[in-house]
Amino acid sequence: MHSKILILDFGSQVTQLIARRVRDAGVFSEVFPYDVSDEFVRNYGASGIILSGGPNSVTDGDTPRAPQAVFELGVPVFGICYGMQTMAEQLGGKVEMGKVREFGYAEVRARGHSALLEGISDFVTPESHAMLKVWMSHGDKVDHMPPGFKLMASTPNCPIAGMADDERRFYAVQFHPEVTHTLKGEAILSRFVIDICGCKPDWNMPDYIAEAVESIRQQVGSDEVILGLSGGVDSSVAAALIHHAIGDQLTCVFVDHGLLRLDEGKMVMEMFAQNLGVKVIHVDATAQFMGHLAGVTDPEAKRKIIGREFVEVFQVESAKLQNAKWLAQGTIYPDVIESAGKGKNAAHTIKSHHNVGGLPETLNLKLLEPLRELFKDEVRKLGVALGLPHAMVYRHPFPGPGLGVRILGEVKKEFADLLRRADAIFIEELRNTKDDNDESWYDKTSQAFAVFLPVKSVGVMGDGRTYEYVVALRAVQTQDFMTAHWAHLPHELLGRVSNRIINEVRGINRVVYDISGKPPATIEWE
Ligand SMILES: Nc1ncnc2c1ncn2[C@@H]1O[C@H](COP(=O)(O)OP(=O)(O)OP(=O)(O)O)[C@@H](O)[C@H]1O
Ligand SMILES: O=c1[nH]c(=O)c2[nH+]cn([C@@H]3O[C@H](COP(=O)(O)O)[C@@H](O)[C@H]3O)c2[nH]1
Ligand SMILES: NC(=O)CC[C@H](N)C(=O)O
Ligand SMILES: [Mg+2]
Repeated sequence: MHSKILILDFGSQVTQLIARRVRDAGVFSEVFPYDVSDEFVRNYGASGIILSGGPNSVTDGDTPRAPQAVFELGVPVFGICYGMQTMAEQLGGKVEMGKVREFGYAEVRARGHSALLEGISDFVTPESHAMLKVWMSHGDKVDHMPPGFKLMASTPNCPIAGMADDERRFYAVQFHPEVTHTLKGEAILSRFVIDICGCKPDWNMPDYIAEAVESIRQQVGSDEVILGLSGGVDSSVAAALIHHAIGDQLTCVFVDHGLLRLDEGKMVMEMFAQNLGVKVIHVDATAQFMGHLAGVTDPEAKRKIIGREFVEVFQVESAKLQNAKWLAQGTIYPDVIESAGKGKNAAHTIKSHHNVGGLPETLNLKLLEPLRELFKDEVRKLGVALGLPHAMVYRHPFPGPGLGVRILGEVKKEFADLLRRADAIFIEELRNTKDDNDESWYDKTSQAFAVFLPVKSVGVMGDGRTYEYVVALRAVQTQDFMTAHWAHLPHELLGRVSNRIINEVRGINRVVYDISGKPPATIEWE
């Protein structure tokens, strides 16, 4: 058993980052909603508990509180922002509604000595005060500490910016150690989980593989498993892991809907069937998908059709197997957190359209989701540890509906063929730019692709008039795909891509670059 940290979520935008930082310290941690039961808290087996920030005010009557068991269990507790405020309130202190809101950078004086902040500082003032550079985002503040606590940190605006009860091992700060703007944030969280909670830093990939393999074998027994393989990161890593565990009991279904990237089918079959010896059924469903999409222009209608046809293919293929009892999916931890309720957002809703999650009961398969606990970058590390090539594991994500949402309006084979070639040129040129650190613009962007615009414009090529289609290039940088910046690609690079597309892809005579952020735009155009 790993030691683990329980994070209770009060609805902060950055709760996931707490789990990230704790795992960076080598300790397993999971996020649960703040309103889990006392019994859950007692039985979870946490070595320590962290209470996150949140949008509410504890000064309002009916606002979230931590289960009382949190403070009765005898394990260390760390309250962050709202977590500090509710801790103060629940243990007999007092919180008041702030007159000034404090957002962004602040310098905090570390006062007295507490096991949490001892020896951690960014600079020391001429008066020998140890100072921390932190990020704040709050309106309320703790006015009176509960009995047993001493002052651990303060700012001019917020005299009680940190409090500690070393005896009970309760700590709380008003600032956010989980964001990178708090320079010593990682050191503070690591101090809490390793030194104060006494966790061993034992969360690492080789151990994880051994455990995951064992648990997949136990779950599945001698049943067969089918998995929708897209060639994307998550399903590829899930396939490699499950294959590692149960070999030939796994059958992957790779659906070619005619809306894949150039040579994708070939690449997936070579990688999985030939190199890794995984059973992969390659279903060429181009005619089926294209047939149903003909004449349809509405983006939502297109997504629904594609989702429905995916299920249709899975249904047909699973019925052909002898003993298929499980459907494996590459669900990862952010998917789980997002669908847990509060964090609902557009990205999630959009994703759920094509996801195999909405399978009909008649399919009668149980779900196998071995990546449920992992963040994307952990999934990537796992992929590398399982022997998948770096280039596959570090690919940009590709949406299930594929080029279907990158061809605006009606999807036609002719458009998909043009777009595939333009997209391949863009990606090739991005990969060809290596800087001094051997990083290309492909590595420096989170997602990049071409979009087909079904409008024609006039051009002149070789002294002749052209009247052809437009391609838009999109490249974004993002951590979580919920918000994104457009990438400031060098002009020469954009120029090269534009020239090549117009010269090499007959049918395209104009290339534009998308400079919209998300929000207000989304990453995909449909
Ligand atoms: N062409 C396809 N054939 C079979 N299954 C697919 C296909 N496209 C998508 N899927 C299924 O839908 C799931 C969700 O797709 P999603 O794009 O979110 O993940 P991914 O493709 O595994 O990884 P990535 O985020 O890197 O693209 C996949 O894990 C896969 O099971
Ligand atoms: O598997 C998927 N099925 C979908 O239906 C889907 N729609 C969008 N995306 C991907 O989600 C991220 C955010 O996209 P948007 O900004 O366009 O909502 C981006 O990474 C998109 O590529 C999808 N992925
Ligand atoms: N970021 C937070 O947790 C904010 C807590 C509380 N809503 C406040 O404004 O003080
Ligand atoms: Mg994908």
